[in-house]
Amino acid sequence: MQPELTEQLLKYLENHEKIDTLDLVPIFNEDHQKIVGALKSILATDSDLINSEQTSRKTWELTDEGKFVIENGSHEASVYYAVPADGIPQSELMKSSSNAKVGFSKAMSHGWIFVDKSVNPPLVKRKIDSIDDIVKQQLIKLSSGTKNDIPDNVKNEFKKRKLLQEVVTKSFILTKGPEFSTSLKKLETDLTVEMLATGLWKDLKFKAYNFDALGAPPERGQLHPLMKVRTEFRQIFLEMGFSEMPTNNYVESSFWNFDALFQPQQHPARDAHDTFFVSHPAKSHKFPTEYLERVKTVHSQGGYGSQGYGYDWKLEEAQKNLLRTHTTAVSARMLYKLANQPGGFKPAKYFSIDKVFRNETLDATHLAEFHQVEGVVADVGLTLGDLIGTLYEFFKKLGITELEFKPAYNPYTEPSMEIFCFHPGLNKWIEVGNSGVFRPEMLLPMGIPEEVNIIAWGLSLERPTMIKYGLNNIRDLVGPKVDLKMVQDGPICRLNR
Ligand SMILES: N[C@@H](Cc1ccccc1)C(=O)O
Repeated sequence: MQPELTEQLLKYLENHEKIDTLDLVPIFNEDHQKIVGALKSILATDSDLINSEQTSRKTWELTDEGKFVIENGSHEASVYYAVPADGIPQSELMKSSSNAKVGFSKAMSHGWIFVDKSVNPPLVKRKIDSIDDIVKQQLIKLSSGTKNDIPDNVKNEFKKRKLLQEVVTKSFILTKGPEFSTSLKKLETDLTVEMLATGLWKDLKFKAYNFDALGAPPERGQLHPLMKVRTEFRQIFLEMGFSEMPTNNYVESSFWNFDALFQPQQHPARDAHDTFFVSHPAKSHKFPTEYLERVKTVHSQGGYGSQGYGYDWKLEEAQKNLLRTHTTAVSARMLYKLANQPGGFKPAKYFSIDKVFRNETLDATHLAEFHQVEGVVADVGLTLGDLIGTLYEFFKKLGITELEFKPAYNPYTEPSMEIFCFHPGLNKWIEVGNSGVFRPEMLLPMGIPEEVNIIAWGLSLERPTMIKYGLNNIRDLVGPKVDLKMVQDGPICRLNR
């Protein structure tokens, strides 16, 4: 947009109360489109400079034929001039132009020409010595855009002759805005640290947000790497005969997340430093009462051959709602169901892959929400050997054949093992998961038969995804800094099998 035009417009408005952009056309000698463009650019910079209201007006515009008349004279004038002093046969005259027929009848009715039938063949002759091409003159007046005195019946006649057309032109009525000024200051679009630090922001004018602006439409959807790796994991579990657990509740009670897993109420993981507690609703109220009583007993007094923790177990603590910290909460619900289903316990293999939440300090490898992959096998007489064997089978399907196990501690498993694997690409041993055999203190209160053992393991979904996609900062994978290009260009994940 030419800056002069915006300036011109503001200067003009300074000395006028009210103007219609259409009236500026002859004054500025500019196209109406350009004037409206200048107005829009002023308003985009500072909408308080000018008040504008859209209106519409009917105006007359020359058709192509009307423009032709301005250039070449009216059809009747052309016919008149095509008649030589000693006349011309009508058939000859008709060949003078494609508009000769209209021109002829108009010139006849004006009394400019006549047909002399006294000669043979009859000749068309001029009746008067000179003519005024009024049609052409009136069209010139109409084309200039200035006010004119051409009466409506003439304009309508021209409309009928297709020399003029009526068009509705949208224009804007302008008045001075609340902060009118003839200079156009650029508005700030970004609030910077300096503006805040120096207090400069108080004196600056900021550009209003355009909440109606549309974002660039995405050409197509893309699967995020995490979703691709999840699909692969799911496939592996399904191949191994596992069925998926329902993981659709991010909000869980402390009871299922901790107490059911024989995690004592004083355990540091149950602290707000580690766990996100939910305020609304802060508590859960529905629990299987008898089972809850057995959990309370095993924590406070022991049982099933265990001496328990020997503390005062409190219902209020178990009622507290939280964002589940591990998918083992889902496994606990599932195993309780398995023990209490009609017909009683049956061997089962379950898996889940979903989000969990921890109040972590965020860094290159930790996020406050991430995904866990969890496998659970329940059957009569399972041993640590079965756990190790199952893990070898599972990890082999991921292309990992070398595993090492390190004794670990979980409140709900005994024994517990951290899982390490040798990563040939990284050429080192890395920790990939945690596992164990669920404790009797967890399973027996649920009603799982005594001869049944349950083995389980868990890993994060993010870790293998980062390794597969060569990312070493988890924030390149999830969060506001993710480069969409990485998502769009990321290959389909194939866990080497
Ligand atoms: N819940 C454990 C993983 C795990 C699952 C099952 C058995 C043992 C460990 C974790 O969050 O790390």
